[in-house]
Amino acid sequence: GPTPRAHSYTRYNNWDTINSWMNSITSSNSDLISKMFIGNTYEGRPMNVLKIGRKTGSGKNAIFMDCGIHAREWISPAFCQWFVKEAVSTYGSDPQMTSLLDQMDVYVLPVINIDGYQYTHTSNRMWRKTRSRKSGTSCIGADPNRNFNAGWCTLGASSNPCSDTFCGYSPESEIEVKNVADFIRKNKGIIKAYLTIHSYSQLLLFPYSYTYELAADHSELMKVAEGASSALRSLYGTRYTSGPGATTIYPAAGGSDDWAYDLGVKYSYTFELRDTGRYGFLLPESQIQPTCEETMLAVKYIAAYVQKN
Ligand SMILES: O=C(O)[C@H](Cc1ccccc1)CC(O)(O)C[N+](=O)[O-]
Ligand SMILES: [Zn+2]
Repeated sequence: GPTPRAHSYTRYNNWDTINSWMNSITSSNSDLISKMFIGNTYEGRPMNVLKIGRKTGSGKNAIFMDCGIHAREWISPAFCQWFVKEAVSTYGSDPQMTSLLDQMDVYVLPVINIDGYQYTHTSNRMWRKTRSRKSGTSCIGADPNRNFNAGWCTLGASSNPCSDTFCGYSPESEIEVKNVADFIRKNKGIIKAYLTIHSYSQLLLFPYSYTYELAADHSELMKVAEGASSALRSLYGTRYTSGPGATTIYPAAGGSDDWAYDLGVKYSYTFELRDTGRYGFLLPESQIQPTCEETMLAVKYIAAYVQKN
């Protein structure tokens, strides 16, 4: 059969390539990376979290970052792969990355919605949801970013299984969402920050999206978001807008960031990467490197702040 496609950090890799990359980068960096299985997707693909950090044996605090919750947002998994590469290749030479990985762990889930992501590679490039099936409807999937137990299905979501923002039949009805929520619940004592990577619009969002009420930590979350956005902008001048989801993009319940925040993970952010609509979800591969380089600056800014506070 065809040889699996070679992995590239500046191309959009399909799932088989990402999965084999996860195995190879873990085995070739066993001092810094370990792989943690958190469950299978609806169609039976393995969800693995990469735990990145110096192995000290003692419990370290952690940052959790996920990518690829929405299938068509291809720049998102590309960034998670870029982050892992940057972490292992600059540990020992970049003082901030070295300090971060000595003191904390970063849990990276490169693709949450693997079934949907693969479907965008094989069938429908604009697919968003999971690929779960339910009797009683021929429509497939639910919006995983409406399926978390945070104001579930109260606003900015649909209870119609055929809608792209279908909230699911109950909170965490999507196995991919349940697997992530279970992992974060199990580790909530050490997880100090939750970053979820989407595209597009160039936004740095934080709770809440399920209500117009300001979060208790609004001013601190805003301060950190603005610092991260200006760090990002320093590289190529890319402009991001920071703010609570409800007023900065639109009100929407069931989002992963709101759920993590209400669980007690204070530094909870949703990144909406490039661009602002010229290419949208179809961001050209030529923009993968600059997008990932500028986003690294924002993520490192937040990580450094979390490390100190
Ligand atoms: O609708 C979404 O889930 C995000 C916005 C968002 C972000 C956090 C919590 C609730 C909603 C926007 C996007 O990433 O899906 C881009 N889009 O509108 O397709
Ligand atoms: Zn999204």
